[in-house]
Amino acid sequence: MHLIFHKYQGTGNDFIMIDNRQGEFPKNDTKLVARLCDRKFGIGADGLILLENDDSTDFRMVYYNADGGESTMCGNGGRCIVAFANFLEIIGESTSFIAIDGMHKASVTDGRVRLQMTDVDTVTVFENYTFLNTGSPHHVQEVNALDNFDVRTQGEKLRYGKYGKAGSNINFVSPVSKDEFKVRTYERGVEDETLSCGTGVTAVAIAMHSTGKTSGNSIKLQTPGGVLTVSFETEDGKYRNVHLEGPATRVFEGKIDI
Ligand SMILES: N[C@@H](CCC[C@H](N)C(=O)O)C(=O)O
Repeated sequence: MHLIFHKYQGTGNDFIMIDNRQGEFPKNDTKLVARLCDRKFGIGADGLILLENDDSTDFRMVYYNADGGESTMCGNGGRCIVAFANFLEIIGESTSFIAIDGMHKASVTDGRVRLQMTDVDTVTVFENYTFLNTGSPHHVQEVNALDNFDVRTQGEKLRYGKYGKAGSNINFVSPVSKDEFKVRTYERGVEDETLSCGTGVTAVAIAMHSTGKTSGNSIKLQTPGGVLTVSFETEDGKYRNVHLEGPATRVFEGKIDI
């Protein structure tokens, strides 16, 4: 038996994309998802995404981390599935779709996708880090010399040490200028640094605003895989109309024996 897949990447956060409108993918087979995402024994990816039918929106997004477990929202994956739906001609330039954290609106033009993220009501500020949920949980911590920082070791320590079994994604950040920050992320479920994390940079932009490190409401985030922009409006300390914008690229398609 074989499986047809498409490979997408958004600022280097890469995904196996499967058109599951016929419902044929074995959704509970976590070992299969992990094998498909394995970079030596499978296709290789940070996550796997199913595009499914939905009654009230254009499609449904189902997201799995590279470890095979279904997880919470993926911002770069959300941008990539919009590009995929456009490629499949399910949508034109604008769409609304459903994901685990609710309905998302998005638009796609010239290979760039602008995705509306969930509203953020709560930002918890601690002495040297901030915690918030942008569809997925994120720890945001400023560090010096980010380029030489050991993201994997320090990220793993915090992910397991501070957040228990459920875990969290861990973002390390350094300012570049007033409205621009460098970010490196340790991703839960990949259990390593990825080249970019969409819900992560969204969390960083909001955390930097919330702690007064920026007063802008359109923030540029440099990740090892490319630049993303996060914009938002504020209302009594709550974040509304949060948008994540950047490139989403189809890399190749293929067929794999399963
Ligand atoms: N790559 C993602 C985040 C995916 C979910 C994360 N690994 C988790 O389990 O919380 C993104 O672009 O947001």
